[in-house]
Amino acid sequence: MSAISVTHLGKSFGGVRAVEDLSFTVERGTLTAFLGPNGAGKTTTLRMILGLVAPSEGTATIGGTPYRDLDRPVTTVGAVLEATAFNPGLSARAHLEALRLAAGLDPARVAYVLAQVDLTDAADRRVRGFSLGMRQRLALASALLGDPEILILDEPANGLDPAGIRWLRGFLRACTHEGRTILVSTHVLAEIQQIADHVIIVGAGRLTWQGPLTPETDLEELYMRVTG
Ligand SMILES: Nc1ncnc2c1ncn2[C@@H]1O[C@H](COP(=O)(O)OP(=O)(O)OP(=O)(O)O)[C@@H](O)[C@H]1O
Repeated sequence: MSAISVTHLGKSFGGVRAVEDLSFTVERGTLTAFLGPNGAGKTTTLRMILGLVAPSEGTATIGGTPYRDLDRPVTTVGAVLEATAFNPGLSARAHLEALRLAAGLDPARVAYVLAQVDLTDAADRRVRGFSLGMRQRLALASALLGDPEILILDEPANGLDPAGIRWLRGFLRACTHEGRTILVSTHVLAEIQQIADHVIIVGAGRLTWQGPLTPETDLEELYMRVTG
């Protein structure tokens, strides 16, 4: 059973066709890059997988089950979506503690995920004073709280400085070494080329290319060829 299956997925917003007859699978233990130009339908697809947007056609399942029917969603799949909002008056630890309580998770998870994203030293500072990179790391910590097998990340490199991007690469690598499955949308091709096993490219809501990423693949050249 694939970690994620998208089958003939489609979505219209009024007259806008955001996703059109899209099918792909994400296999367990892989890091799959989800690529495509602005407006290609990546965020809409990820939101449909996460049960946040209702498909107009088709299905999206996680381990064979639609997200909304999962018994324990936080322990199955963690997500970081664009523009994650935090209460600026709460500390990173308080934010994670609230999520942990709501999900009924082990108290030890909070310190564990803070360490995983290198936020232990800043744990008791208010999020108001966090840099963009620190906010992204807190969003990743939130996604990891339930120790999910699957991570779905929408442009996690957005706004990160070079050190932050390098940190993110190491973090994603560590997550796959732990056996997690990652589906990540990004525009940073040179970066994702170094760590992805598989690539899905969409254009105007449709699948344009999918396949494994080999050491010989020039991802930028491939991307330009299939989207150009
Ligand atoms: N809630 C909405 N209402 C109307 N149109 C929408 C809505 N959400 C997305 N769209 C439209 O659907 C299309 C796909 O958008 P989507 O955000 O999924 O693309 P994307 O590939 O994630 O783009 P980007 O790389 O810029 O983030 C766009 O034309 C967008 O304007």
